[in-house]
Formats: sequence, C-alpha cells, structure tokens
Amino acid sequence: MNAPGYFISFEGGEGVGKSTQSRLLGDWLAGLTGREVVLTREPGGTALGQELRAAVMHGQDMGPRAEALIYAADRAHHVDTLVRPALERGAVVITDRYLDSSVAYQAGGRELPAREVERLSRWATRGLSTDVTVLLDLDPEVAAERRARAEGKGGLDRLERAGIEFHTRVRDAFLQRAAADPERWVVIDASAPVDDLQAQIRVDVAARLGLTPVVAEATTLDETVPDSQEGVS
Ligand SMILES: Nc1ncnc2c1ncn2[C@@H]1O[C@H](COP(=O)(O)OP(=O)(O)OP(=O)(O)O)[C@@H](O)[C@H]1O
Ligand SMILES: Cc1cn([C@H]2C[C@H](O)[C@@H](COP(=O)(O)O)O2)c(=O)[nH]c1=O
Repeated sequence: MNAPGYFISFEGGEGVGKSTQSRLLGDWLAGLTGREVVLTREPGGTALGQELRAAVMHGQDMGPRAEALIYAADRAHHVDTLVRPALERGAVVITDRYLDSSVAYQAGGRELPAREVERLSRWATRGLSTDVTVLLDLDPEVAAERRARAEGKGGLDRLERAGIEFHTRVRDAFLQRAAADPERWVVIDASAPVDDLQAQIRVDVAARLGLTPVVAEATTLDETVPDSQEGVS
C-alpha cells in the first residue's frame, strides 16, 4: 500500500466509462473515508502533461518509441508533482489511466517489447505502483459507438485512428495483465448500466483497500443519526 494515501487507477479502452466511474467512486470514497480525493488522468494531469497530451494525441505522426517516451515523460512529471505529494498528504488519488495503459497500448497495440515499456515507466515513476486497478472491459466497437454518440465529440485522435486490430490487441493485453496479478486488478464487464457498474466497483475496491462493510455501515449510521441527536425519541 502507498501509505498514508491510497492510489487507484482506472484502465481500459477509449470510451469504456473510466471518467464516469472515477468521478462516482471519488465522491463515494470522500464520504466513506473523510479523506481528500484527487481525481486526475494520464496523459494530461498537469499543465505540462496537457501540452504532452496535445502532442501525442493530436500532433505530428511519430514512431512507437517516441510515443512511448512522451507517455513516460507525462507520467514522470505527473507522479513527481501531483500524485506522490497527494499520497504523502494521505489523499485518495484516482487516476484515469496509469502505467498499465503504456503496456497495453505501446506494447500490446504498437508491439514494442512489454518488458522494456514497463521498465521505462517504472524508471519514470521511481517504482510507484497502484494499490488497486479497475479494468473496465468492453468490446472496442461498442466503446467506439458510445463515443460517437457522446455530444461534442470531435474527430478521431492518433490513437483512436489506429484501427480495430490495434484496439483488440490493447484489450487482450489489459486482460492478460489483469489475469497475471489478480490481487491488484478488479475486472469489470463494462457493458452494464452506469449504476450497476459503480455498485460492483465500490464493493471490489473497498475489499482490496481493506475498507470493510463495517466501516461503510458505521459511516452511514453516523450520517443518519448525528451525535447531538442520539437518544432523542
Ligand atoms: N455504462 C455505460 N453505459 C452506456 N454509456 C456509458 C456508460 N458509461 C459511460 N457511458 C457514456 O459513454 C461515453 C464515454 O464515457 P466516459 O467519458 O466515462 O469514458 P472514458 O473511458 O473516460 O472515455 P475516454 O477514454 O474517451 O476519455 C460518455 O458519453 C458516457 O456518458
Ligand atoms: C496513459 C496512456 C494513454 N495512452 C492512450 C490511450 C488513449 O488512446 C489516449 C488517452 O486518451 P483517453 O481520453 O484517456 O482515453 O492515450 C497510451 O497509448 N499510453 C499511455 O501510457
């Protein structure tokens, strides 16, 4: 565990519901734990990260190694300036994508060697791992339909343009990584409605972090019956 804080990531393809579920989980964990909750994302969780995001997703074409290095640079700066300081304050940090995205996209998708891609990110982050990673697993074609329906969605970015075979390799890479480390990963079938997914995510994340149902129940009771009203009939 990243004591004194908790570090949680959401992973999966584009449009699978990561930001929707991150927000809902953040609101719930703030109430449950009373801790500061920091919602962030990669790439683009910092001001420098937003510039790197624009370059890697909307800029000039580039080879897989340049792409991997830009994502790693974003991650290094994100961890140094935002994630680690927040964990040291005792916050719950929820990031929409982290290191596993690099292994899934740059190794699975772009077919760079997975060990090298992972080593690069471990070096960039000085070995900071998540406590829990939630994989929202969805058929890439279903996710693409969801994104197309989303209001205000512009044209496709560099990664979205990579094609169905690329996105199928990305999905398979996420599933393989999750299967290899079941203590860290929670795998959710993301085709269900938003509220059903959130209910399942809360149960699984609380269990992984050791936030037991007893704690959840006590929080609810405290909210329902404030101390000042105890004994009032
Ligand atoms: N369970 C769901 N069922 C149907 N639609 C959903 C579900 N969850 C999210 N959506 C919708 O799908 C779209 C993408 O959701 P969201 O932005 O949360 O996904 P994301 O994984 O963060 O996307 P991106 O990778 O593009 O940032 C939004 O329009 C959202 O309202
Ligand atoms: C962190 C990270 C991301 N990517 C890809 C995955 C997506 O195509 C975009 C990010 O956009 P989204 O709005 O968060 O879906 O970048 C990647 O290839 N490698 C990475 O390490």
